Amino acid sequence: MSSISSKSVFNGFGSRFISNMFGGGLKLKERFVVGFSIAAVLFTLLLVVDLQMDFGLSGHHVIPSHGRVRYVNDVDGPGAAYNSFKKRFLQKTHSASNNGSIETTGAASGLDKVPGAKLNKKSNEIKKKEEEHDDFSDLMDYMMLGSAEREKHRIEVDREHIVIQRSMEGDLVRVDNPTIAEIKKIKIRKNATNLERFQLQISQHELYGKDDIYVNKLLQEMGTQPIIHVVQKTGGTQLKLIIDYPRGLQALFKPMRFPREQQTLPNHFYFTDFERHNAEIAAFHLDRLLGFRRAMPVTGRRLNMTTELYQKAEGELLKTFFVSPSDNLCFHGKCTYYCDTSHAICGNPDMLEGSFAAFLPSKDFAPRKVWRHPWRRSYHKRRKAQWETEANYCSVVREIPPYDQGRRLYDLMDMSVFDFLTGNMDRHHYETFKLFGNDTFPLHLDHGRGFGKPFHDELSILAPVLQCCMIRQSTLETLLKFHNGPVKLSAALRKSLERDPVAPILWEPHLEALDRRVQIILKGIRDCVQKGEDLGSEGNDANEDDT
Ligand SMILES: Nc1ncnc2c1ncn2[C@@H]1O[C@H](COP(=O)(O)OP(=O)(O)OP(=O)(O)O)[C@@H](O)[C@H]1O
Ligand SMILES: [Mn+2]
Repeated sequence: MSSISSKSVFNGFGSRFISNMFGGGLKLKERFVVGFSIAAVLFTLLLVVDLQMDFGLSGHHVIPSHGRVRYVNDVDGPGAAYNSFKKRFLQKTHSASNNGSIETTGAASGLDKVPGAKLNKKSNEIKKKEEEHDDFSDLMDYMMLGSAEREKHRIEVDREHIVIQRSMEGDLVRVDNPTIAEIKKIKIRKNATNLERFQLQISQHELYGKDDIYVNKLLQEMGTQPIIHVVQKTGGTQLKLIIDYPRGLQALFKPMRFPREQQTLPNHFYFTDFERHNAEIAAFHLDRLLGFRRAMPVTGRRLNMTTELYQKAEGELLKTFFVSPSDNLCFHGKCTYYCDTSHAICGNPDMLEGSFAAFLPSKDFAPRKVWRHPWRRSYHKRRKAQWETEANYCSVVREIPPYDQGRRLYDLMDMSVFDFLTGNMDRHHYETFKLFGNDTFPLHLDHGRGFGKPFHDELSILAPVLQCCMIRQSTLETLLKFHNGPVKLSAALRKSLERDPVAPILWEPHLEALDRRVQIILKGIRDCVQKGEDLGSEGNDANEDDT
């Protein structure tokens, strides 16, 4: 508000001043020059005022608005490595911007692709080579240590908490892992559908088991079964449809809006970014590959706009269908963002692609609890969240239930790893099933805003991991496995996605980004374990190349 009023004061002042000048009998050319100079001065003034409005005031410090400038508090708390890692990392990669993120401009790993960075090219090449040889054997050695040795190391580096956790919370080795069916004492009917069976076998510690047999069946059914009814899902910011198939099978549909190569618009915040149906598909596959198994199965499918949507819709949704100037059938539905004629979803010419996520058990049957994510972003374009300004934020979170015990804080670390890999900055809330209590996994839902910026690694998504300096040993092992090969994460995901009906799912740079980001996470963990002393690349004989 105040920026608007100060602008109008300046404008009023300026116009009066200009009209006085013009009344003074100057020649046309002089008038022009004077007018132009005044305009330039005013413009500069406005910029200064606007810039000041961009900074909020907190205590005696000026807080930068959107991480464009340095953090106020860029010293880490005793157990954290976030700020130090960010600084060290940005120093190393010459291609960095100064906002806690890493920008790459090429389609390859990007380190040597900065325009005009010829001088750096050679050193970058050397660095790149070094990095290729870094197998993180220091981390693997660390994991060989017994509890007593780990404890000794922890005291040596003066960490309050253990970084790599392999106890119950860490490794997910569960004796007791009841399913929904067991807790609710439901016997599965002989003629139960695959979705019912899937929903009933959801257990306290995972959505589906390692040896699950229903996921692929569900993917296949959602991709091929006839669609009998379509309604819009209410709530949420963007358009989603509930798809009904025969025998109670249901899916949550998100339509394709853009071609695979389209990147997040540079001036869009994470909270105004469009959702991408292919990100939902890819995120499910990635979650499964990483062994989390906390995301519902998602498949791609092409629909016939007329026979599979228009003819199956009714009511409010039906009213939003129209024929575009190029004779395609379109609709826009009703929602808070992007549900109007200019953001309509159109057939091409009559086919529409989308993602289909298997439906969660109904809320009546298996109620869910919605949690605010402790590291949620400020959904305000000029405000910062607490975790961005407080060096000791993690020690605050560690005290608060349910993060003070059990698996939950480790789950948030996994989520941070998962979101950093996909580039998803939109994790404001998460959900758990109430009937499992607090010691249960958080669902990985809503990944439509992942995979938007393949040439940019957003370090702030890793803040939970780097501020807490903690990770499950099993997660670390998985990352190391993909890093050291023989099958890189990009290759594993590429292969997994090939089976989807609308493959290829991801633009190649998104896949390449995954391998780059795995390495960044590993470096962050190394910083946590070694407290910034970087023994890994120099003091360690990490040169046996087994990739
Ligand atoms: N597979 C699913 N089955 C049933 N319900 C789901 C499923 N996935 C998500 N939901 C529910 O739908 C809600 C909205 O989904 P989602 O978050 O993907 O949409 P959104 O438009 O991005 O919402 P928001 O804008 O609030 O983030 C979720 O909070 C969740 O409760
Ligand atoms: Mn969302």
